[in-house]
Amino acid sequence: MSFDLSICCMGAGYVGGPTMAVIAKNCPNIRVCVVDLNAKQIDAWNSAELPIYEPGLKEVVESCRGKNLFFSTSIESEIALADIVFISVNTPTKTQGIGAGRAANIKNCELCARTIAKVATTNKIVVEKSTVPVRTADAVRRVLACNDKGLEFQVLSNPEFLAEGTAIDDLEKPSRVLIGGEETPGGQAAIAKLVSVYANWVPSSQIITTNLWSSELSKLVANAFLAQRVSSINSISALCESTGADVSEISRAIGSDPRIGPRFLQSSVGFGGSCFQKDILNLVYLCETFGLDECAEYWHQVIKMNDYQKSRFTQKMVSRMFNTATGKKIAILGFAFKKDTGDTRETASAFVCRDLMQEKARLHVYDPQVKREQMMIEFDYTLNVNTTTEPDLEKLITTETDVYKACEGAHAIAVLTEWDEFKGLDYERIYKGMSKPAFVFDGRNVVDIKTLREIGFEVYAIGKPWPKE
Ligand SMILES: NC(=O)C1=CN([C@@H]2O[C@H](COP(=O)(O)OP(=O)(O)OC[C@H]3O[C@@H](n4cnc5c(N)ncnc54)[C@H](O)[C@@H]3O)[C@@H](O)[C@H]2O)C=CC1
Ligand SMILES: O=C(O)[C@H]1O[C@H](OP(=O)(O)OP(=O)(O)OC[C@H]2O[C@@H](n3ccc(=O)[nH]c3=O)[C@H](O)[C@@H]2O)[C@H](O)[C@@H](O)[C@@H]1O
Repeated sequence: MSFDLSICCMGAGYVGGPTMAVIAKNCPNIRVCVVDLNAKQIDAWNSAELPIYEPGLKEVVESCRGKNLFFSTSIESEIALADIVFISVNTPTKTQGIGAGRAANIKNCELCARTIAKVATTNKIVVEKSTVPVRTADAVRRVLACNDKGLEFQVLSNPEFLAEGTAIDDLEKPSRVLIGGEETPGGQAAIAKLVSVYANWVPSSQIITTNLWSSELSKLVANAFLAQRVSSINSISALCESTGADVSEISRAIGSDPRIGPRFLQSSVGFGGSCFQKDILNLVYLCETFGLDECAEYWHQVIKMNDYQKSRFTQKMVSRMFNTATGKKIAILGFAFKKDTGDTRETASAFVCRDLMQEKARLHVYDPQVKREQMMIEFDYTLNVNTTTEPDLEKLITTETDVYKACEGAHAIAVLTEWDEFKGLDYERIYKGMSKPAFVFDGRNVVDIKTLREIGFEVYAIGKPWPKE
């Protein structure tokens, strides 16, 4: 079959895979190929068990895979074939050198640009899908311009706003699609080309076009504003616990003001995910680079509040359990950074587990989507716990596939991810099997406090009045 256009996406991760699947589904005349250096990842995309869990994703992939959607490790030939190349690779926080701990590392983006320059034989539009520091397009453009074949490349910025767990809905019905390009005839033509792809299913009123730098920076700012709302309500949760106010009531009261709005006011044990912290640190670094120290400090506070929220939760747990968790069995309900995803990157649950392990508690972790192997990777990467040499780790962490088994004989339950199934558990049965007093620490405001207290549990929930010690 012949296609009108060919798209290649470099990076088959949480963004590249779902984004390209939805493009393929809505544009049967476009050939879409997602490529990655990681052969295991590509094999999984070509199998019945996709590498990521995302509601609705499997159906979309299966409806177009092998027709106009392909996953491949033939990076160079697929780039050569494409009219549009998306760069959707990871851009983690730098761990070494200048800007370590703050700046985003764009080495993967630069590498993609070098590969494109090397293998391209025709002019191409190169689209930054990854989240990048403002002015990265300049670096990409300069690398591409070094090709010695007289080819022309247009660089566009097209940041992604999907949230995990709702990725397919977010991609099918985006609040907006943002496309930034150069303010030159070539730049405008490239923008028009990409607009025509999205126009297959996104109303034109929702496709925003702008210049490159505004587009790149808007992505960082969007995540910073979202995370700021969570940190703001979390700061109030601490006040609620001490004063008798109820954070859910506050969210409802302030969220009814249309100027504030109801979303993203759910108090929690702390935000996680691969991007909020990384992108705010990136913004902080940019502010510092331009000598805007007050602005940097303002945004940095969002992260500090999140760190405080995570450690505050564990401290309160230990303090309520008579100041000791040593040897106690604690059921950890939820390890993913939010419900409906198996992603554990920067999950608050890992931080709470680490702090409880330091207290020598025995953790029995249940999460419907997270395997033990994934948990260990998280401890290794995020928390620098060496999972192969840490002697206590095997002893202190048990992973359970049955939530009731996780709770059997436990002194306490900590709800750390808001999976819907935690609302409907048979808490009478769980209570009977637990050590007494049976504690529930709800870091997500999932459980029905009144019912659980009637059963006999001692319940403490984030942002709810905590009885005096
Ligand atoms: N995860 C999310 O929900 C969102 C992420 N983003 C941004 O999108 C970008 C990608 O994020 P994720 O998909 O979560 O990352 P990911 O880590 O899941 O996937 C990135 C993939 O890129 C591949 N890769 C790295 N260098 C490559 C190269 N030179 N050639 C081919 N493949 C290469 C890696 O092997 C990996 O499979 C990041 O900049 C992130 O900030 C933006 C919106 C949402
Ligand atoms: O750039 C990204 O990676 C993405 O980051 C977030 O998406 P995501 O991290 O997948 O999930 P969110 O729903 O934003 O939740 C992030 C964290 O905040 C927490 N959260 C969220 C909302 C809330 O009210 N309270 C709260 O604690 C969640 O539990 C989770 O740990 C943004 O919502 C996306 O728009 C963005 O594209």
